[in-house]
Amino acid sequence: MRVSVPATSANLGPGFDTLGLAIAMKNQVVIKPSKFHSVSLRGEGSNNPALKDNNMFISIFNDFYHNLTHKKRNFRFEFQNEVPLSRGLGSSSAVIVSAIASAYAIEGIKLEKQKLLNLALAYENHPDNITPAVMGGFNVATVQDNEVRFLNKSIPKVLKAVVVIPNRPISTQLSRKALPYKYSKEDVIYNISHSSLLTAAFMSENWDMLKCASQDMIHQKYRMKHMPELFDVQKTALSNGSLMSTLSGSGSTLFSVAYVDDSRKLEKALKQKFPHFKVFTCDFDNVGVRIDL
Ligand SMILES: Nc1ncnc2c1ncn2[C@@H]1O[C@H](COP(=O)(O)OP(=O)(O)O)[C@@H](O)[C@H]1O
Ligand SMILES: N[C@@H](CCOP(=O)(O)O)C(=O)O
Repeated sequence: MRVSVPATSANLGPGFDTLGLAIAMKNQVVIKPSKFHSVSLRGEGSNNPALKDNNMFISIFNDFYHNLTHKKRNFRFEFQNEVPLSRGLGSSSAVIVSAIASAYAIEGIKLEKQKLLNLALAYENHPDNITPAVMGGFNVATVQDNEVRFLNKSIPKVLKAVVVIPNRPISTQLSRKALPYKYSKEDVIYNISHSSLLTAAFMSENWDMLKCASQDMIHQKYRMKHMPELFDVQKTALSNGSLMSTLSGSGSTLFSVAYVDDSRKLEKALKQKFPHFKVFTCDFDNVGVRIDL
């Protein structure tokens, strides 16, 4: 059985803990029944011994598998990861979503996407990464009565994602601690209005509104000051054809959206100016988590 799940970019500027979309970079795992437990790891994280010995995917998978079947069985897990760890591209939600989906699928137990979202919430209590990881596309999501409520829209092929991935990770947990405890009424109103406008822009495919609508007052500046080069990345992107350029999740990646025709020029400008960072262009993902039995 093969399960794949896309990377995600959360917040999209003003939509803190609310907006997110899926990018066509994926983590994939092949799981086979086996006499002994074994793990192989390729791609992102493969040089991290902790991911072999104490792997979050395997512990979530085992918990669900045991609760569902009351059986103890050994498996071989073959991971092929494209999502870098702690770079704001939703590596932890990719793991949570794919581990839960795998535990159900390997026993042939049907799991609706809505239930998968609600189960994932126990591990990541903001829905802006788990929703696009499950559904693909652009998503606006909230949590009410312990359930994820969301609306979702495919992102058309005329747009590309251009990402700048710094060589330094930022842990989501620590990055959340860097935020103020209280905000002024002006900042809150600013973010509500921009986040609403950004949602309307994605839903109505009004791409020229993205630059204005993606402005934020409540998290980016506090987080980016710990890696000040990110302000320069953002400025460079916006002056080289980017339609919007925002801190991806809690960072450290800077995420931009561009028309296909502008994306090459944008990627080139970013590569030239930030040669020590990884820069690349990719499609959006409109499918979300995928299971091939
Ligand atoms: N491929 C993976 N396999 C196992 N655990 C992973 C993997 N990717 C991420 N993790 C776990 O998630 C943590 C990173 O979570 P977080 O700081 O929220 O980063 P991100 O912004 O990428 O979601 C890692 O320290 C690790 O525990
Ligand atoms: N809304 C969250 C999103 C965290 O995303 P991640 O990809 O950095 O885990 C936040 O901004 O903290």
